[in-house]
Amino acid sequence: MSARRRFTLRRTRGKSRRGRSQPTPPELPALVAHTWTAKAGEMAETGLGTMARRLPSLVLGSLRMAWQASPRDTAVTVALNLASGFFTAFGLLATTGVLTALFAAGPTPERVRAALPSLVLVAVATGLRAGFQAGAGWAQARLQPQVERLVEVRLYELTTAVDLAALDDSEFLDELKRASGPGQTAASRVVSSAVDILTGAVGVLAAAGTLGVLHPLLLPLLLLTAVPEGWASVRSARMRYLTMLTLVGVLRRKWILSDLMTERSHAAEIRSFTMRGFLLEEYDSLAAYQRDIELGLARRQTAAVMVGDVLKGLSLAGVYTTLGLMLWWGAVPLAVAGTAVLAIRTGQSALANLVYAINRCYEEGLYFGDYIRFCEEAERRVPAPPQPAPGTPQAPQPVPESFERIVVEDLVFTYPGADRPSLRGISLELRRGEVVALVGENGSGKSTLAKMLAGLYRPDAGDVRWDDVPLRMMDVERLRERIAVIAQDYTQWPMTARQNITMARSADEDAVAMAAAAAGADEVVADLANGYDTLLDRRFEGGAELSGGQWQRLAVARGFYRDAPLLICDEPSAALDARAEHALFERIREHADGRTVLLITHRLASVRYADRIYVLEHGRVIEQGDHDTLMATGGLYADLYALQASAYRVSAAG
Ligand SMILES: Nc1ncnc2c1ncn2[C@@H]1O[C@H](COP(=O)(O)OP(=O)(O)OP(=O)(O)O)[C@@H](O)[C@H]1O
Repeated sequence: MSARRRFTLRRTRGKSRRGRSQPTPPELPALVAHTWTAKAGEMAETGLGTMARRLPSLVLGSLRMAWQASPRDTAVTVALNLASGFFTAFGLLATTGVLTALFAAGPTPERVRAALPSLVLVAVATGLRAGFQAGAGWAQARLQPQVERLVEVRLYELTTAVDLAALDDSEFLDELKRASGPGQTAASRVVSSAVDILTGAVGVLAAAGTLGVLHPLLLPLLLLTAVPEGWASVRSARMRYLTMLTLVGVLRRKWILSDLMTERSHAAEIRSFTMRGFLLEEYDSLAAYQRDIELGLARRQTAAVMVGDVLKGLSLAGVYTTLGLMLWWGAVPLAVAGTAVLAIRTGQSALANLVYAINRCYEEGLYFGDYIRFCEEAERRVPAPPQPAPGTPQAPQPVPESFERIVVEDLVFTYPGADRPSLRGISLELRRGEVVALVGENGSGKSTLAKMLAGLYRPDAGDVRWDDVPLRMMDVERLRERIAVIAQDYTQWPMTARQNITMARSADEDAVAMAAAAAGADEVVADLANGYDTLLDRRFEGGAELSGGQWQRLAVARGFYRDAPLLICDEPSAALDARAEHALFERIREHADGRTVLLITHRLASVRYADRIYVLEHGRVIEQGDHDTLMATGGLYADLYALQASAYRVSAAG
C-alpha cells in the first residue's frame, strides 16, 4: 500500500447504533495501547452516584492543595465565603421585615417608617455581603498562581528525579505528556471550582435556610429546580472527557507530527527529502478526523443542554405555581411569598453557580486525576535509597572518593518494553590508571553498559562494584558526582560556553581553560564574540551557532572539567576532524594517569593503545585483551581492524 493511500482518511463512514454516521479513524499503524486509557475510561463511565461520592474527596483534596500553596489565602477565601453566605441569609430574612411592614394596614408614611429599621438591616447586610464576596474573590484569584507554581515545580521535581529507565517507557512518557499538558493546567481550575462549590453551597444554604424558615414546603421545591441542570452538565462533561479519550491516539500522533514539523533539528531533512506534502497530508487526515469527532460531540452536548433547559423551565414553572397556590390557599402571607420569590431567585442563581462549579470540578478533576496518577507513578519510579540485597545485612555505604578497580559481574539488563535483553551476562574489570575500550558493532550494547557503569540504569541481575562496594549500596546522586560522562547524545545546552563546560558547578577559570584546551574547545571559544560568556543558542540575542564538531569539543571539555576518578567517553570523536581526534586520544591517555577512562569508539586505530579492549556482540563480551592479543586471536576485533586498515591502505594507494 502506498504511503499516500495508507495515511488518507477513509471516506466510508460507519453507522452508530442509532443509525447516525460516525467518523472513521484514518488507517495508521497502531500505537502501543496504554493501561491508563482503560483506567480513565472506567472512571469517566461512572454514573451520577459515583460522581457524588467522588466529589467530597475531590473538593477536600483540592482544598488541601490550596492550603499547601497558601494557608493564608485559603483560610481567607473559606472564611469570607462563609461570612458572605451568612449575610445573604440575614439580608433575605430582613427583607421579610421590610415587606411585612410595607404590606401592613395603615397610612403609607407610617408603613415606610415601620419598614425603615429592616431596610437599614437589608442595606447593611447587602453591603457586607458584597464586601466579603469581593475579598473572597481576591483571595481566590491570589490562590491560582500559587497553586500553578506548586503543581509545576512538583512535576519537574519528579521528571528530573525518576529513574532514567522510566523515560524509556513509552507508557510513562505518555502519562507525562498528559500530566504536563491538560492535567497540570487543570490543577488551578480544580481548586478554583472547589472554592466555587463552597461559595455556591453557602449561597444555596443561605437561601434554603431562609425558605425553610419561611415555610418548610418551599425548600424541596428549590432543590427540585437543580436536578435537570445538574444532569445536563454532568452528562455533557462526561461526553467531552470520553471523546477526549477516544481521541488520545489521534492526539499522540498529532504531537509526534507537530514536533517533526516545528523543530529545527528536522527542518533540513524535511526540505531535502521533500517530506512536506507527506507530513501535511498525514496531519490533515488526523485533524479532519478530530474535527468530525468534535463536531459530533458539540451536537450531542447541545442536545443534552437543551433537554436540561426545558426540564429546568418546567420545574421552575412548577415551583412558582406551587407558591401561587400556597398564597391562594392562605398557607403563606403575601410578605412571606414576596421574600420567598426573592429567596428562590437567590437560591436559583447560587444553585446554577453550584451546579456549574460541581460540573467543572468534576470535569477538571478527571484531567487533574491524570496529573495525580502521574505523580504517584513517578514517585514509585524515583530511585529508592540504597538497599542491601535480600538476606544481606549490609548497611548503605558511602561512595568512595576513588577506587582501585571496578568489577562488573554477570550484568543483565533489558530496557522497559523491550522483548530481549541488551546486556546478557557481561563481566569485566577496570583498574585505576587504565584506559579500557569497548568495541563492537552497532547495537552490541556498548552505550548501555557505559550507562550502567555511570549509575544511570540499574541492572536486572548481576553487580557493579567499586572495590568491594556494590553500586546499589551507594547513594546514586553522590556516585554520579564521581563519574564524568562524555555522552554520545550529549545536550547542546542553551547556555553560555562557560556553563556548557562547568555544568552547574562553580567556575574555576584555570580549570575551565585547561579542560577547554584539552578538548580543543579553546579554539572554538576564541572565535566567539564574547568568549566564554557567549550564549550558545540562536534563540537568544547575541547567541552563536556552533558546528557539530565544535559542539563536540565543548561536550568533551565538560567531561575533563569534572575531574572524576572515572571518565566515560562514548564516541567522543564522532564529529571531530582528524587533527582534533588525534589530539583528543592523546589527551585521554594522559587523563588516565591516576584515573580510569572507559572509551567507546568505532575508530579502532584509537583503541590500539588501550590497556584492555572488550569486544561486545549481542550484549555479551566475546573477546578481551590488548590490541596485540586480539589481533593474534583473529576474531571479530581483528576482522574489524583489518577492514578499517584496508580502507586506509586502499585510499593511500589510490
Ligand atoms: N532507550 C532504549 N530503549 C530500548 N532499547 C534500547 C534503548 N537504547 C538502546 N536500546 C537497544 O539496546 C541495544 C544496545 O544498544 P546500545 O545503544 O547499547 O548499542 P551500542 O553498542 O552502543 O550501539 P552503537 O554502536 O550504535 O552506538 C540495541 O539493540 C538497542 O536497540
